[in-house]
Amino acid sequence: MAKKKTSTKTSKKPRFQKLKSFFGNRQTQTILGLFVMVFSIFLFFSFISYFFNWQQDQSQLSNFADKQITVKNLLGKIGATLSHFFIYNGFGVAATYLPILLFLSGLHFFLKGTFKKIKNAWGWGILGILWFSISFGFLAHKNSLFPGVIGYELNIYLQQFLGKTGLILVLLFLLISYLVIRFKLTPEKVKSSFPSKKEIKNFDAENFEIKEETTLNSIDKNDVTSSLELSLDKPEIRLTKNNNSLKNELDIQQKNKTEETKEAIEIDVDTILEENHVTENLSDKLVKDYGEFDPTLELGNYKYPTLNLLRDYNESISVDQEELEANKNRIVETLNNYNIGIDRIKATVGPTVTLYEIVPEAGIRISKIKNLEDDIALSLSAMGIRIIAPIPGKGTIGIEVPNKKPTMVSMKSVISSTKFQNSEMELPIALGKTISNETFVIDLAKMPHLLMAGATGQGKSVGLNAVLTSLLYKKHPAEVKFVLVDPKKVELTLFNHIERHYLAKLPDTDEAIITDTTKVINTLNSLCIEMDARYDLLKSAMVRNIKEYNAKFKARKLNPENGHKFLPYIVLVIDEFADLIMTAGKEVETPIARLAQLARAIGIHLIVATQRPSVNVITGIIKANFPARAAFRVTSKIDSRTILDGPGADQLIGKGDMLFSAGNDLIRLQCAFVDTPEVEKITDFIGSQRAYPDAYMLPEYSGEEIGTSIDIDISERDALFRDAALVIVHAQQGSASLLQRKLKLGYNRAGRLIDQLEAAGIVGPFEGSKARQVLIPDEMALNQLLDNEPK
Ligand SMILES: Nc1ncnc2c1ncn2[C@@H]1O[C@H](COP(=O)(O)OP(=O)(O)OP(=O)(O)O)[C@@H](O)[C@H]1O
Repeated sequence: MAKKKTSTKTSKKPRFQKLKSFFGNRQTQTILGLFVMVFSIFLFFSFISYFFNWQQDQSQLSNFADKQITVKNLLGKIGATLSHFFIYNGFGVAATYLPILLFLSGLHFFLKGTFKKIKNAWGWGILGILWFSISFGFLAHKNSLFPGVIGYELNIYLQQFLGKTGLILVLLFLLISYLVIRFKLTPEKVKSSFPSKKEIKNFDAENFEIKEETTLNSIDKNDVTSSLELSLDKPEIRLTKNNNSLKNELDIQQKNKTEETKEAIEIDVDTILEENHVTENLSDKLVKDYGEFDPTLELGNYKYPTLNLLRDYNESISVDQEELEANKNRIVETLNNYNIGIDRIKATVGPTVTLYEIVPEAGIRISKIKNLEDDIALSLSAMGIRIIAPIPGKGTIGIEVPNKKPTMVSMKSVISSTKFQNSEMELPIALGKTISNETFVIDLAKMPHLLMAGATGQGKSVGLNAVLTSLLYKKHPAEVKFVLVDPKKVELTLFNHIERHYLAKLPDTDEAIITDTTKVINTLNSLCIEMDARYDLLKSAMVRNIKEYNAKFKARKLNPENGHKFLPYIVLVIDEFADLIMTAGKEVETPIARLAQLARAIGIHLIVATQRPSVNVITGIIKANFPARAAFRVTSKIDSRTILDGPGADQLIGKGDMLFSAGNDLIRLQCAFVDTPEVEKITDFIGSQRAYPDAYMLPEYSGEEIGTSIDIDISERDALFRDAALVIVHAQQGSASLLQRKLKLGYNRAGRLIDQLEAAGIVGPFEGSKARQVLIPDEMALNQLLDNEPK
C-alpha cells in the first residue's frame, strides 16, 4: 500500500525515506561514486600543481573570466581557484588529504558501500587536517601556504587563549590521544616495541659471567670459612663482611643465572583480542532512527468520531419518593404475610430498576424468600421482579423492582464517562449502566467471545450497535477490523460506509457485510486460515499472544521481510446465529467452535447474537467456548437457562434491560441506547475521511468444492498422503477435520490432502454438510489401488 503522508508532523520521515531509497539505488551509487572519484583526482592534481605555481596563479584569479589571462595550474582556472580556496584560504598543505578522502568515499560508493563506513574516515580526516593546519600555523612565522588561512588564524586565536606552551601541550595531547584511540596504543605496547630490559640484561650477563668466574677463581674457599670463624676481630669482621658480601654476590649471581636461563626462553603472549561490541542491537537502532512502528501512520490524519454525533437524551434519574415508599411498604407487607420479618431495607435507584436490599430478621431462611418470588412479584404488580438471594458477598437479599418511569441510558453518557475514556483495555466496550448507575465497561479481548441472546425486539441489535460504537470511539482503523454477518440484511447495513476503514472481507467479494450463508461458511473458514497463519507468526516471533506480538512488532524486533506485520484485532459479529445454524448446521458450527476455542490468543473475537437461544442453536460446544453471555429478555425460563445457565432473563423488562455474565456473577445492566440515525452519523463521519484503498483482506478460501474432479500430479502429493489415506480408509469417514486431528495438521494442509485423496479416487466429491464418501473399503484395497497407480 502506498504510503501518503499528509500530516506536517510526520512529513519529514517520508522525505527522508525517499532520499534514502534514492541513495540506496545501485545505479545512483555507481554514478555518484564515479563522479566523486573523478572529482577527487581533479582536485588532487590541481593541488599538487598549485604548490608549484601558486604565486604566479594567485594574482590572476581575480580576473577569472578574462580570456587573455591564463593560469599555470595543470587543471586550469577552476583547478587554481579550488586549490586557492582549499589550500591558501583553507587548511594549507593539510588540505591535500581532502581529495584522498573524497577518492576513498567515491570508491566506497562505487563498490557498494554505505554512508556509515566512510563517516568514520571523514571524522578522523577532518580532525587530522585541522590538527596539521594548526600545527603548521604554530610553526610558520607568517600566513604562508603551509597552514593556510584557517590554520594560521586558528593558531593565533588559540594562542591568545592558551599561550604558546598551552597550545603545544594541547596539540601534543591531541596527537597522543589520536594514536591511543586510532592505533590502540598503550604505554605497554610502546614499551614492548623497544628492546626490553631482559634483552639488555642478557647482553650484560655475558660480560658479567666472565667477571664472576675470575672472582671465584681468585678466592680460596678455605679462606672464606676460616675468616668466618675469626669473626671477633675488626679487620676480620670487615673481611668476613667482605666474604659475606662475596657469598651473597655469588648467590645473587647464581640466582641471576637461573633467572637468565628462565628468561632466555621467552614467552610469546598473543595480544588479547578486543572484540568490538555493539551497544545497541538492530531493533534499538531502528527504533532510535525511525521511532517505534506506528500502525496508525497510514491514516495519520484519521479523526475519531466526536461526542456531538451522539444524541442527548433527558436521562437524569428522578427518584420518585412516593414510588419508593409504596414499593417498600408493599415488600414489607408481602413478606409479613409469609411471616418473614425485616430488619432493615435499603434502596438503590438505577436507570430501569430499583434494588431493594433487605436484611431479614435473624433466623429467616433465604430459600423461603426465593420461593416467594412470584408471590412478591404479583403483590407488587410489576413485571420484572428479580430476587437475588443472597446478594453475593453481602449477605442481604436483593429485590429488583422496575421503575415506573425507566430512564434511557444514552450511548453518549457511557462513551463520555471517564471510566470508558480512560480505560486502558485492548477492546473496551461500554455496554451500559449498572443498577447503581455506574458505567459498565468491559474488555472484549478478555471475554474473549460474547454470546448475546434475547427475544425479538428486546434490544439485541441496539446492544450490537453499542458494542461496535464503543470500539469505533476508541480504536483506530489500523487496530481493529470487523467481519459483519447479517443474515437479516438490514441491521448492520450502515456499517458499509466504513468498509475501507474498519471492515474485513474475502478477496473478490463486493460487499463486506455478509448476508449470504455460503459466504458465511467461506468467511468462517477463511478466518480459520487467518488464525492458523497468525499462530505461525506468533510461533516464529516466540510470543504467546497478539498483544506481545504487536508490542514486539512496534519495537521493530520483527522483520516484515519475514512475513511479519502489525496484526489488527478482528471482531466477528454474527447478528442472527439461529438462522445460520438452521441453514448450514455443522458447516458453520465447526469453524465457529474452532475459532471460539483457539482464536483468543491471536486477536480474533466473536460476538454471536441469537433470537432463539435453544439448545440446538447454542450447542454445548459453542456454549463452552463463550464464557461471556449477555441476555436480553427471553420468553421462557428454559431459554434463560440455555443462555445463562439459570433463570432471570425471562424476568427482564425488555428495552435494553439485560443480564450480563462473564463466567461468574450475573450483573443487571441497562444497555446503552444508540439509535440508527446516530450510527449513521458516526459511520458517515468516519466514511467521509481518507480510507485505506480497500477493506482488510482475509485469506482466500475457495471452498472444498474446488477440489472436485481435479487432476493432481502424483509427484506433487503431500508426504503424508499415504498416512492420510490410511486414516480415512480406517475411519471410513472422509473429512479434513479428521485428518487435522489424527495427523496434527493445519486446516490448509488437511484440505489439500482431501483434494489429493479425491483425485486419487479414495474419497468422493464434496457433499455439503455431510462428510465425503469413502470409496475404498479397506487397507488391502487401498494398497492395491496405490501400488497399481501409473507412476
Ligand atoms: N438500550 C435500550 N434502551 C432503550 N430502548 C431500547 C434499548 N434497546 C432497545 N430498545 C427499544 O427496543 C426496540 C427494539 O430493539 P432492537 O431492534 O435492538 O431489538 P432486537 O432484539 O434486535 O430485535 P430483533 O431481534 O427483532 O431485531 C428499539 O427500537 C428501541 O425502541
